[in-house]
Amino acid sequence: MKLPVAELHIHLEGTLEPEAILRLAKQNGVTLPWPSLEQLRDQYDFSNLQSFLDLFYTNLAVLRTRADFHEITLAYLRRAEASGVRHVELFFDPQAHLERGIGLGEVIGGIREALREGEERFGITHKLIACFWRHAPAASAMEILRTLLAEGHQIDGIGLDSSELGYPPALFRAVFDYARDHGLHVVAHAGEEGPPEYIVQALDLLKVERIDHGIRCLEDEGLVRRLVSERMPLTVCPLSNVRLRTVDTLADHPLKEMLVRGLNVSIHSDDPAYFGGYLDANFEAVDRELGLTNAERATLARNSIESSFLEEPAKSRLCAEVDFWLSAVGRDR
Ligand code: HPA
Ligand SMILES: [Zn+2]
Repeated sequence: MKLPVAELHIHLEGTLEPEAILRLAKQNGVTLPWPSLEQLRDQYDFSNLQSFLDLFYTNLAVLRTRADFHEITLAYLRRAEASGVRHVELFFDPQAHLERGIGLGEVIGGIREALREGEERFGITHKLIACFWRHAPAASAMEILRTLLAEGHQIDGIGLDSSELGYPPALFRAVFDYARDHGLHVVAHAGEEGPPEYIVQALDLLKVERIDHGIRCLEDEGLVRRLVSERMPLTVCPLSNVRLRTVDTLADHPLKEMLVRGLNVSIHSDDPAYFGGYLDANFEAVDRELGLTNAERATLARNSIESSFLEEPAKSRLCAEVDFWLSAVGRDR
């Protein structure tokens, strides 16, 4: 029996594997600066978030049609099933596709169709979250959000991603007000590269339900106490943090410290095709470098499910499966 988990921090465009990038480039007549697999793979050495984003935004140009979005979503779900994912809240970047002339209908239509198919084939339930670019003007996010709602595109929530430093959450207050007023869930990346103050802004001004990353909260004692007392979910992505050099090595990763402090942390994969693995690889890497007891694994899994937007009774049922898993494997190893 696999430990059931909810994947809450995964960018669809970050599941594009190098082989798929080159195949889609050929299929769609898109010319990339790196024509061979070897040259492409040479690009995967990142010095910070921006150096990754530059590659990520270049590569996603190979996605052109509804069928492409369908194909990569289904490929992700197939891979996710193998790592024990039972519920996914999938991020996508509408601006990355709109600016290349790909319509919201193509993007969301292809993704949604695959999510429905994935639920039938793999039993993975889902939510879909449109993430807005913080490096783009808030007016762009607002215009797209209005269009998404006016045209009835099916999204369950909004998020905030891309370059963090210099783009505080406060810039997006009106966008998040609008989203909440229209019944959407709200999450935001904060405290990945940005200071604890950005986490505070995401909480106070954007009124988010989860913080994506959030690891820099540890620099502010008062903030840690607040996050603990509010049981605010932090979706932590260990392999991503190492590859983007927000932590030096996995052995230095604060995940265990965060657990011990009582923070509501869970493990996620962010951009698995870029950072060295999916959810199972993140769990394995953390276990190898930091050591995880089965009880800690179960806590991380339970946190992911409780922090999800899954409705009852599905949520409680999945949590009960975690308890069952723990009773089957024993608490220690
Ligand atoms: O890790 C990330 N951080 C910020 N923006 C992103 N967009 C895709 N992945 C990321
Ligand atoms: Zn992310």
